[in-house]
Amino acid sequence: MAESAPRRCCLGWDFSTQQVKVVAVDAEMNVFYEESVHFDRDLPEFGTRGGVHVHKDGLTVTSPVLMWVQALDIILEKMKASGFDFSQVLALSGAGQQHGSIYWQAGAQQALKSLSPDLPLHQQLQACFSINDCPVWMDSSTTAQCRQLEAAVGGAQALSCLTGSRAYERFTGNQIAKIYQQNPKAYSHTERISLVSSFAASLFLGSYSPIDYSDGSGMNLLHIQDKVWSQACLGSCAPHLEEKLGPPVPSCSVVGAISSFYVQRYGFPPGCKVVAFTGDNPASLAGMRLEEGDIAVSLGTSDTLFLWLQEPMPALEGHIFCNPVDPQHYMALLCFKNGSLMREKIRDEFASCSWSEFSKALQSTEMGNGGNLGFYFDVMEITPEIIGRHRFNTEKRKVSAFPGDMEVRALIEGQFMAKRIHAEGLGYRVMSKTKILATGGASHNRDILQVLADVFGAPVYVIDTANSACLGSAYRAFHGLAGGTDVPFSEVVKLAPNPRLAATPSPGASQVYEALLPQFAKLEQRILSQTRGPPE
Ligand SMILES: O=C(CO)[C@@H](O)[C@H](O)CF
Repeated sequence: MAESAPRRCCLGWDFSTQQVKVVAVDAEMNVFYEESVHFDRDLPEFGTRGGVHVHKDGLTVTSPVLMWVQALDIILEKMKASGFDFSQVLALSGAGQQHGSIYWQAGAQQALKSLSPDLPLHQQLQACFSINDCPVWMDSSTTAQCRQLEAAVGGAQALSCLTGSRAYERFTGNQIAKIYQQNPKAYSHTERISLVSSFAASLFLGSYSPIDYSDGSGMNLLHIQDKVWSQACLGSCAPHLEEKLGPPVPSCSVVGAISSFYVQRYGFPPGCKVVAFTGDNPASLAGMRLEEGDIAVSLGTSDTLFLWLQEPMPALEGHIFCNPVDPQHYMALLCFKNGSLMREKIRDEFASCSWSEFSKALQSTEMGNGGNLGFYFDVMEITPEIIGRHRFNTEKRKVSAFPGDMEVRALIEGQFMAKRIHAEGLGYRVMSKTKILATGGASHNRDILQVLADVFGAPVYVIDTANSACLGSAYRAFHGLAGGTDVPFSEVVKLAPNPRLAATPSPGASQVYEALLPQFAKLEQRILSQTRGPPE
């Protein structure tokens, strides 16, 4: 890397499922450096696939914690070898895959506090973990623990009201409960439990970093209104859990200065601040610079909605987390499993396997599709739990097919009307200043985005989110540096590049969809009642 003028910056890290990634962002919010280490490719000795080990039971999924530690060693050495000027780093923050948990062995904090700059991290932390294969978000082996937790607090809806989600197998409290029940000796030898985010922050801090409110909301343990651990949830999962977790902190907190290990080994300035790390999805919300009233729609294999909520309405679907950039507000995630695979199927069946034919079909059919509504779920949908294709004509009678082009519009309108209805079910409201930020494969199709703008009655912008978690982490580092809660996040990142406007609502769109949305919601309930069978 050619010698260049000193460039004060912040670093944004992402300890994701498949890699560790870092970006450097300067004071003008420009990304001028990035590096990554891919677990499968660069650390083959750990034998992971997609960064994880799927166990023989097909339910248990773990990742080796020392692989994450060694990946940090490698990426820092790559940065050093490329001539990156660490002395210009004012602060750093980061993200981690949500829900994963790390179990620090008794005495590990002492090892963290006395790291020698002459040795790599992984050689010094070898004996610091009571569990070496850490459960990660793809694990689904804790159904029994989920039922125990819901029973302990009064049911699924009660748990959702308390923690923002009903019990999910991947959520950390249920994972900790399983470890306590199945490996009590390891649990008793554990002095600290971190999330992937707070584990990564601990490596930079040289001592245990606290869990932040936002990623802590993905544990089924944090009371999301009061921002404290729920004693009922802790008590149901494992004993002495509160002392092993430590107190949670606001996501914009400066948790300390960087460990001397990095000052002496890499040349970081001693005053480099560490801002609390958070989950990858909350970090992405920051990276997309979502603001009050905005909604981000990630149109991928599955479709994911990121919502900014002022008044959350916890439900049995979706996840509500404390907001990572505004401690008074919240965010929500809603996942729709039948995303691009469903769009590709309808393209192949009704648009001659061609996206341009697919677009022509949308252009040649009217908003509202003449009242013909469709639900397309070739795999069991998450939101809501329905499978199969269900079509209704203008009189709301079931039909087996629509004329070609109307199938295409019925799919896309149905996908977006479902998104709006379920987002509003969590408390989201379209506001006059609402921006829809679209990302993912389908966001390259302007005709699909036009339907999105029409259904929501709001403008659609497209953004590149390849680095959104890293970017959001660097932005959050600047925010922590600027004083955190005292300064609006949007003010700190106002120089960042703006998203591109891709579609605005067609004239008359609101009238069409304000009339259709309640009909669509009613039909969805009708399908649910038919497929769920009579209430028990
Ligand atoms: O489980 C998830 C969110 O609830 C995933 O998006 C993980 O955060 C991916 F790392």
